[in-house]
Amino acid sequence: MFEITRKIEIDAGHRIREHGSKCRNLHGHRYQIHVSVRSDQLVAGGSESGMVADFSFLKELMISEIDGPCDHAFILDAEDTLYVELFGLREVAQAVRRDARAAPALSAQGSKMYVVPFAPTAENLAAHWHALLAPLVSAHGKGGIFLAAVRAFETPNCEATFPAPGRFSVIEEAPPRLAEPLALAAYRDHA
Ligand SMILES: Nc1nc2c(c(=O)[nH]1)N=C([C@H](O)[C@H](O)COP(=O)(O)OP(=O)(O)OP(=O)(O)O)CN2
Repeated sequence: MFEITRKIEIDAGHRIREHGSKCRNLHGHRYQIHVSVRSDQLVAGGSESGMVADFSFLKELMISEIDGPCDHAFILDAEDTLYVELFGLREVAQAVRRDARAAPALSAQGSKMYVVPFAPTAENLAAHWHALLAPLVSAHGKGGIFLAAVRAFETPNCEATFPAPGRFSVIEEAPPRLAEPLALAAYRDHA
């Protein structure tokens, strides 16, 4: 089994509305996001020969799905009614809650926002980015590669990983060349 990892960094604001302490305040982080992709064999022939996948493919994916919508944005919990109202995003937040789907938006003040249907903790963001990227990684590798993990560092000291390493072993036990939806089902079934 091979694994490759690409890292990007973004700056974003958030708050954890129900946090018992300082994270209730509006604040920002320079997030580091590490995306790891695995395959049991390397590409033979073509521009990705000898690779799990081209690092530049991972970079483009992370730029389009993570950096584009989230860099220099405020990541807003759609349930955070105080700030949903302040930013003039009631309708966007309603749609995000209804569809359980994150949405980029502009606040009434003209600021870049990313409205999410969850508390924007490192754990939830890692799982969210995993869900966005997993099918795109699989499609690129035609089922021969899969997204092993997303690690989200909020600070140099604070990191969340999804799925946690214990779940990797479940995926590793799956038959080789498993298509992503089945790989995802494999660790869901072992939850
Ligand atoms: N399990 C989680 N705990 C916390 C989260 C989280 O996403 N998941 N988030 C926060 C805060 O938003 C923040 O990221 C952590 O701040 P802090 O603990 O202050 O981290 P620092 O590295 O800045 O620590 P210092 O000791 O201040 O250097 C809180 N908890």
